[in-house]
Amino acid sequence: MSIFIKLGWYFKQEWKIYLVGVFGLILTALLAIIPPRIIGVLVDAIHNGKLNASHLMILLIVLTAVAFAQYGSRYMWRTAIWGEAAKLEKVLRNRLFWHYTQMDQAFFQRYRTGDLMAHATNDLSAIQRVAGGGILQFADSMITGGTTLIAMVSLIDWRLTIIAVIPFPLLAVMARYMGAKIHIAFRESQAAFSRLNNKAEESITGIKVIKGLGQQKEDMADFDQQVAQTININRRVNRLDSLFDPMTTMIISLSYVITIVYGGYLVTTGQITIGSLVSFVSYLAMMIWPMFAVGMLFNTLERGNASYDRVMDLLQQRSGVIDDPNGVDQTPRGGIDYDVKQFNYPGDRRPALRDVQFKVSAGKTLGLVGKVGSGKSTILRLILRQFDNYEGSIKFGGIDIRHYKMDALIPAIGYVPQDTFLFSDSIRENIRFARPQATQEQVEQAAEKSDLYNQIKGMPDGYDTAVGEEGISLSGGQRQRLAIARALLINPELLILDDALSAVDAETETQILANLRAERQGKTTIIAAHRLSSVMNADEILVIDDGQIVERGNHEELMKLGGWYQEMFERQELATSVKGGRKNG
Ligand SMILES: Nc1ncnc2c1ncn2[C@@H]1O[C@H](COP(=O)(O)OP(=O)(O)OP(=O)(O)O)[C@@H](O)[C@H]1O
Repeated sequence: MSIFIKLGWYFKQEWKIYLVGVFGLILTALLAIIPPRIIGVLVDAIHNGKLNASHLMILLIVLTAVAFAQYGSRYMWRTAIWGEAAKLEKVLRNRLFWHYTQMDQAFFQRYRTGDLMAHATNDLSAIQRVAGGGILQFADSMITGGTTLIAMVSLIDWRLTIIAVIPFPLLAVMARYMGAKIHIAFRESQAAFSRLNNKAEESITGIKVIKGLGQQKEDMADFDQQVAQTININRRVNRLDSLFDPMTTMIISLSYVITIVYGGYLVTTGQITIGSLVSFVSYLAMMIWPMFAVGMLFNTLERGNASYDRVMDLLQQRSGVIDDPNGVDQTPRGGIDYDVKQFNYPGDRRPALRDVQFKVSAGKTLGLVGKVGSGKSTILRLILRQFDNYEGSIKFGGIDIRHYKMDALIPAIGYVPQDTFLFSDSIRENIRFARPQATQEQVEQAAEKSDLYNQIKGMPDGYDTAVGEEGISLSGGQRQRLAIARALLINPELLILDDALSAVDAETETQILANLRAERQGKTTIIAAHRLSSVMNADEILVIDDGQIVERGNHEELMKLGGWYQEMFERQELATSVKGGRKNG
């Protein structure tokens, strides 16, 4: 029952519609009392030989009228209660989705996609069932069960009623005992579903790698094992259900036996009429559904409770990155002043960054280079406020980035990762994703500057060509260029390219960089790259190693220094036979 208290906020908010629903249920229950009594009266009239045509006519008209009235009252409660349940699911789904969008990277590292999806589907359905089926079962067991009992006592015989309901409390005892078990089993079953979702998501996303490395068999075996585990847990839930449900029929059958024996005695001794016994048996049949409802209610509530706890656990997770509601609302303008003394990834004792200090004035370009895993992306992630837990400060336009509102800061940054995400939509919509109101001309200009223009023209439907899961596949280089076009379209104050040109050839890279330089006069750019030709024209280049700056300067200075940069540059130049050095860059 605690789930009703937990969902109290919703019932309070929507009490008016629930009141209409419950009123409809009461009306339905009251109307349901009439037909069995009419049948009893009819039986008595036949038994006493007093039935005449006009009497029969009246009874039949009443029966028909009751049927119509029940139709109306049922419609009333159904629309009210089921409608409210669907609305609750929507409210919770929005809240959950909003919560996901507010969370930081650490959260998405802790919870895997499959798990988050299971919460947003299975768990929300279980909660929805509480607000719909649960309320209905509760009202049904109380209202229909209650009014039928009252009808049995007041219209037939109180002694017969008491004796007939003797087996009923057994159900309550059973329900209480089973409820606790079902709660635990269902929580486990939902957790198993989450794990299975994760596994499926991981296998589908990683299918190319799995196949490429010939690991299909191992992956299938692993999946099979997860499925078997989930089935086992669900079997346990079903076993508990199967133990419980037949109890209801058994208890009702017991009641029938008692009723026939004692009711027969009351009829033969003349204490009640035969018609009353017929009515009573009909009422007893009407108790079957409320009895089932009690059983199902415990089930629904326990499942809803387990799911509600899972969803609330998730909603209570706080992001490490707090968006200051009173933060600066204006778009940041100006350079970057980066001063991070230390940063550790959550739960990692080893610092990922140490003493990283640099300034990029407005309009300048900074290059970040270094070995794989040296910390280049980490430096950028902090500017994007994916993590806030560092010592030091990062200023954008002279103000600490933590003092801006997220809605002001993030749109000022155009971030292009190595591998971008394409939505299942047209090329046009993918390019203008961050600026949906952009005109075709603006989209084309952005495509031109990212050297994608001619390729799009050659595609079957031009800018309307669908890409992503339901469209054509773009090459790695095309995806990267599309991502650059996307970022250029918003013309951000700060453009970050995180190894975003790795899949394009050297010539295209040179072209795109030259376009960027011409385009981004007065705006700041940071380029992290493995290929040094991407950064050789930057105003300052930082060489990162193990989270620290080990060399810094412009291209000429670094070449003179004779360190990692110079060695790497010569090696890469040799490998790609890039000639002409800086003038091409
Ligand atoms: N989310 C994370 N949680 C914990 N450690 C991380 C996380 N991301 C990166 N790291 C660690 O931080 C270090 C720096 O990684 P980072 O991605 O910044 O390197 P990088 O220089 O950008 O590498 P690459 O050139 O391969 O992109 C690595 O040791 C990496 O293992």
